Amino acid sequence: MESYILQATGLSKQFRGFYAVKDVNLRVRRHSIHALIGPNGAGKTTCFNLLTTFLRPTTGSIQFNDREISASDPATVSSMGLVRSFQISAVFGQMTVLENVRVALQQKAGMTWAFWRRDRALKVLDARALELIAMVGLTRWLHTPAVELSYGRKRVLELATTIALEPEMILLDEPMAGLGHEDIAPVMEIIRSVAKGRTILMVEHNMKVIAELCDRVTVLQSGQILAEGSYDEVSRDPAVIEAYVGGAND
Ligand SMILES: Nc1ncnc2c1ncn2[C@@H]1O[C@H](COP(=O)(O)OP(=O)(O)OP(=O)(O)O)[C@@H](O)[C@H]1O
Repeated sequence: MESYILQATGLSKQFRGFYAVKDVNLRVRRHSIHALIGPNGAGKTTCFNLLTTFLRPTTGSIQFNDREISASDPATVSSMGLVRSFQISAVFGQMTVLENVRVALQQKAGMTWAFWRRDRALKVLDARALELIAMVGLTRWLHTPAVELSYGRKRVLELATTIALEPEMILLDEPMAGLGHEDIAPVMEIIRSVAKGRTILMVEHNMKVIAELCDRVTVLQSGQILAEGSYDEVSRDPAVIEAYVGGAND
């Protein structure tokens, strides 16, 4: 098995003559937690959109499990096991926590709603749903409509619906954004348990979270890779410090 699950080579994206991402070579090791960081406007979101094929690259290739995906549509990529969380809300407000996870499991199984409404089918599904809900710590809110959950709990519910799709690799877009201070440590624990046997690539601004969670960090600046290494290595790199200080960022 190839040790890199995702490899982008010579990846560029041009918007009307301007390079948002330029000649990026990114390799993500299987079963690692990898962070993509950089000051505002560095190209992180564009990079994410390219990797999940929400955007087509101007040039370059993207291989997921050794298969070229840059010309595939996002639904195909997701069915191949590369799934993105936290960008498009996958949570239905009027449905309860349990119902939301059930629907995600049903989507994965590709079964019709009529099938799943049969009691026996639902019971099988519920066992897995309860497991996933426990994993993200939402068992107490099983029958609570998602709309009534706190922001932090909505986000972990979204994570549960993402894991229901059994992805091999998850792209997390700023998992800590908007969370209260008290939610950070529990969400970090959840990400750590979700990462077991999976690969995670995340864009995140909270450096403490990156330092604690991530095995490897890639720093982008002006659409290009400025540095890559462990958190300790990149955080000591003068070019990285200059990029952040120069941009008066964080
Ligand atoms: N659709 C677009 N059309 C034109 N320019 C774009 C488009 N999307 C992004 N850009 C530009 O590309 C650059 C990189 O943007 P991007 O959103 O990828 O950066 P980022 O690192 O995610 O920034 P932030 O941390 O602020 O979210 C920015 O200068 C942005 O203005």
